Amino acid sequence: MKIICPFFYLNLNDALEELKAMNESACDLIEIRLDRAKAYKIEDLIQLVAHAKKKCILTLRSKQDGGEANMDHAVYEKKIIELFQVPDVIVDLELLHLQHFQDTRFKQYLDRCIISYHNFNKTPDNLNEIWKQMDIYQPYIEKVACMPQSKEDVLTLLLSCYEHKTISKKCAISMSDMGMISRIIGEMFGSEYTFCSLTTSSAPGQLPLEKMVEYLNILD
Ligand SMILES: O=C1C[C@@](O)(C(=O)O)C[C@@H](O)[C@@H]1O
Repeated sequence: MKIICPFFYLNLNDALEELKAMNESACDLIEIRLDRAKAYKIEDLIQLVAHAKKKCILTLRSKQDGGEANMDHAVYEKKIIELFQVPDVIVDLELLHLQHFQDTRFKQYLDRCIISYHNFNKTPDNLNEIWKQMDIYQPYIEKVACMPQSKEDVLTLLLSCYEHKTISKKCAISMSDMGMISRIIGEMFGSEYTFCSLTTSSAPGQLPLEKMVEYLNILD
């Protein structure tokens, strides 16, 4: 299972420091969360990513999906299209917004997109439908992260990933302490990526990187 560590971009200088720690760590990919930044410039992101020794993911997580960026569909779309100017990165695209996109330009970049669905309140009943909605786009990665309200919800989420056949790679996360196990054993259910924290946690239930490495080594 590939390990992704997130950090929040606030300004270029701090981000370069964060990136240094990520470069030296055991993570496989780096997620740069842009939604906490007051502003960012595409030129700065290009410069930042040029210093990365690992693949970077750019994520502008909206309030509706549990992040901090407050914007309507049109503004989100404009900002996401801009992010594709940064070479070689993977861009996280929220299904909720994607379904309202007017511009079709993103289609040429689907092989470097994660399409994501988040639910910070519950694990919905229609997980199969959600995975299928992502299939329409055939992105590089399909990701579903939900909050469990019971242990059954954790299993439901993992099983939905296991049963969902797609050519995209998959990432399934059950959040919070209750769902933490999904981050460790996800691969047995077809989830190829897991998020954990090096310097910052970006969601409930993320394990510290060194613990994750330890657990994954045991399962190996
Ligand atoms: O989508 C995800 C998954 C995540 O929410 C998690 O549960 O680890 C963490 C976010 O940073 C990332 O964008």
